[in-house]
Amino acid sequence: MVLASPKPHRSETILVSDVIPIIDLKGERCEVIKLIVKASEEFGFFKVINHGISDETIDKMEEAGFSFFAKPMSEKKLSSPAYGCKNIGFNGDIGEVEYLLLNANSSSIAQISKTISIHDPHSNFRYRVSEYTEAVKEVACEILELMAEGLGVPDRKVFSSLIKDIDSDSILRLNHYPPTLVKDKDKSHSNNVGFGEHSDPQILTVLRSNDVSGLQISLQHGLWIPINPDPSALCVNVGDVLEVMTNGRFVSVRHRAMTNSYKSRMSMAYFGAPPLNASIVAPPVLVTPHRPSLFRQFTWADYKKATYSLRLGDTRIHLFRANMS
Ligand SMILES: C=C1C[C@]23C[C@@]1(O)CC[C@H]2[C@@]12CC[C@H](O)[C@@](C)(C(=O)O1)[C@H]2[C@@H]3C(=O)O
Ligand SMILES: O=C(O)CCC(=O)C(=O)O
Ligand SMILES: [Fe+2]
Repeated sequence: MVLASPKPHRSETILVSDVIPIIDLKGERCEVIKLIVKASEEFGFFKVINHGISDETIDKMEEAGFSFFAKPMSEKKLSSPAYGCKNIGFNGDIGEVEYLLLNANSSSIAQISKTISIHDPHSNFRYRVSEYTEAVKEVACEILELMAEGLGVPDRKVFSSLIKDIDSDSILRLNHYPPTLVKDKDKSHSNNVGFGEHSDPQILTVLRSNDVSGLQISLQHGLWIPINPDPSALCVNVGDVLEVMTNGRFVSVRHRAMTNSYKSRMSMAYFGAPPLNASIVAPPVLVTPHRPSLFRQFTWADYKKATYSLRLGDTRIHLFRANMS
């Protein structure tokens, strides 16, 4: 473990080296595939560098996000229901976060101007979202194809084709965590939860954040491992649907985001999802007599319905286990 700072500020988290691997996407192909498969099996999380998205595309998206969140609340609320503050989902979950939740398929992005830019005629928000989403989708597809190859699945597009589908239900989420400095000295060590513990329901999440820590993962119940922020990297995680489609080989790991006392944090998460009517089933090569199917067949619409009827921290994947009626 490497201490980044020998004398951290009282309320700073001590930075230790990343537990999850950092994978160079421009590295030797076979090696990259092996590392991605291993990380997805062991941690469900990894970072990628040299991902090919230009600094400009990322910076402009971030800039557009920050300027949106800097608007007065009355103006931001005009973008509801895409805009939300503190309330997460529909079942009473709350966090120290404000966010924009946008459909990320091309035809939906075309609609964003009607809900967001209309309130700011000079904003090129729609263009930034579209450019960033297209770029991050490409990275997600590349990773999913490397995963399929690494798992020995003959059709290497088996996962990526779902998020490339014109009817894909993918989402782009911008989360803004304002600083939460507690004035009361006694409470200065309290850790504020920005976005509570959960797993991501979709296929694959690709998350980028500014240079402020907050993301933590849970590989063991109750033990939280911080993921160091790295604005030049993308943090990738396996979603529930990919756990099902790999017949449990890859793991969808629970994670959460904490707020920082002094600095604003913004994360931009792309959730690659299938079309609503897509069947979620592992390819035959991943189902063997030795490893029978762990899950019953269902559609993304079934899974989404279950997700939205539950709380953020509820586990839902077990509802789809093969032995459940
Ligand atoms: C409380 C909820 C918010 C959420 C839908 C849910 O009912 C349970 C899962 C939540 C989550 C977590 C990952 C993503 O941020 C998200 C968009 C998703 O697909 O599932 C959120 C949902 C949300 O905020 O609407
Ligand atoms: O902001 C983060 O780092 C995590 C957010 C997250 O997990 C989510 O939006 O699903
Ligand atoms: Fe998440």
